[in-house]
Amino acid sequence: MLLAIDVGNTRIKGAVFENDTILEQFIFLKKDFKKNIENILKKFQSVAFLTVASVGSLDKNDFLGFGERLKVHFISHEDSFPFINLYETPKTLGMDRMVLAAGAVLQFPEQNRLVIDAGTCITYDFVDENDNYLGGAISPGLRLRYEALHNFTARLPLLELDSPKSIIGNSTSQSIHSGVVNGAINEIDGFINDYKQHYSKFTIILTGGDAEFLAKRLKNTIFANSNFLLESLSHLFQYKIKND
Ligand SMILES: Nc1ncnc2c1ncn2[C@@H]1O[C@H](COP(=O)(O)OP(=O)(O)OP(=O)(O)O)[C@@H](O)[C@H]1O
Ligand SMILES: CC(C)(CO)[C@@H](O)C(=O)NCCC(=O)O
Ligand SMILES: [K+]
Repeated sequence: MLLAIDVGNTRIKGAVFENDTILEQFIFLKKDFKKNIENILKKFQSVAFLTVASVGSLDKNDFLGFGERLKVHFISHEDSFPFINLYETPKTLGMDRMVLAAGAVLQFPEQNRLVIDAGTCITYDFVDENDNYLGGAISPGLRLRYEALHNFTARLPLLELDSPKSIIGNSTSQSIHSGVVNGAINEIDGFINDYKQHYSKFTIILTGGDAEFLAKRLKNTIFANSNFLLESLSHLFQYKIKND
């Protein structure tokens, strides 16, 4: 069994895998990550491997302690990935984006793919049919948009994510919801339509904490898979074992 851990910007997510199947999932905060992982390992005694991808404040050293009872692999830029990285600054490319690109290649071979991760940030990553990773875009995620509007103004309240009633916000809160939600929806649909100008066919994968909320509101029909990053960790782990 494999325990895959995704250290995000806000939260840590984990899943226990038996081959490609998720047996159980977890979400926890950084402050008690060690205790949480200990508990998972207690419950799933057959976990023999731990794989970690981090864009957050935890690094390799934070996971060394688990090396006594598990084989720990902390994914780094030095690993081999199943794509050709054409990013001009490959060393600064976020590990979550690299894992998503790897998952797209391994799960959707021989096609153009656009991965959209709607988490703390919304990231766009494009890997073409020849497995060239080209790059994409980074923009603020939904929660970040609400917080930015509140934190950088004197009068805007901090609101919880909610569906706007209309494109035309008729109150402060409706204006904020329309700006954040309709703004993000138009952004995502806009990006997809721009990519369509350059590539006639591509597979779109939408993931992240806001994937389901966004998927049903987009004009483009796309399938949301909130677990795509965790599943990609499992696929990348198997790729590594095959290629080692
Ligand atoms: N309990 C929660 N805490 C934070 N965000 C949440 C929560 N529940 C839902 N969300 C939504 O998920 C989004 C954050 O996505 P996600 O959980 O994937 O981010 P993350 O943990 O920081 O990971 P990453 O850094 O990989 O994006 C927020 O915009 C928010 O709307
Ligand atoms: C963009 C985020 C914050 C999204 O989690 C992460 O992928 C990251 O820190 N990236 C580094 C910059 C880059 O990907 O070019
Ligand atoms: K993200």
